[in-house]
Amino acid sequence: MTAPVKPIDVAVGILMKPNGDVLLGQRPPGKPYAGYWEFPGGKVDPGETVLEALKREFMEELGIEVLSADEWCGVEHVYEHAHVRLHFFISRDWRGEPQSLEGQAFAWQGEVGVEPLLPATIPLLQWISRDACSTVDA
Ligand SMILES: Nc1nc2c([nH]c(=O)n2[C@@H]2O[C@H](COP(=O)(O)OP(=O)(O)OP(=O)(O)O)[C@@H](O)[C@H]2O)c(=O)[nH]1
Repeated sequence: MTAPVKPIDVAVGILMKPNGDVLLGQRPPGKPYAGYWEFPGGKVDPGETVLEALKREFMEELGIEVLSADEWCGVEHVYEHAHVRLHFFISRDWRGEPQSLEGQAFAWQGEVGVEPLLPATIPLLQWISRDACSTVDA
């Protein structure tokens, strides 16, 4: 009998400008799904809260200080390389301009799409435009 695999917690941030544009980053070479677009973030380290992980990842990857963020949707996804539990936050309140500190490309995204997106991230763009954590009509 195999024990169920515990999902890996991942903190993911959606920086949102007043006009609704959101920041996407491209996964660098050497990582699973290199070249795919995602919202910035990363795995929660032991002893860290999800919000602490979010702030650390934004500082490490983009040099941005997240001043406040609201926990939003949660998504679980089983990849061939990992079972992840994504904790999405929306932040409209940060200090600094994004810099490519880990060599990754990034883009502010409105209606025009960058591709490909990570599979678990695809529904999020639609959820953002509907401001709801689901695409199922009530
Ligand atoms: N950051 C981020 N990760 C996502 C998104 N969607 C999604 O499925 N993931 C998955 O969540 C996991 C995040 O891990 P990561 O490799 O980016 O984390 P990390 O920066 O801590 O990596 P490291 O192991 O190199 O330190 C990956 O399995 C990735 O495929 C997303 O929109 N943003």
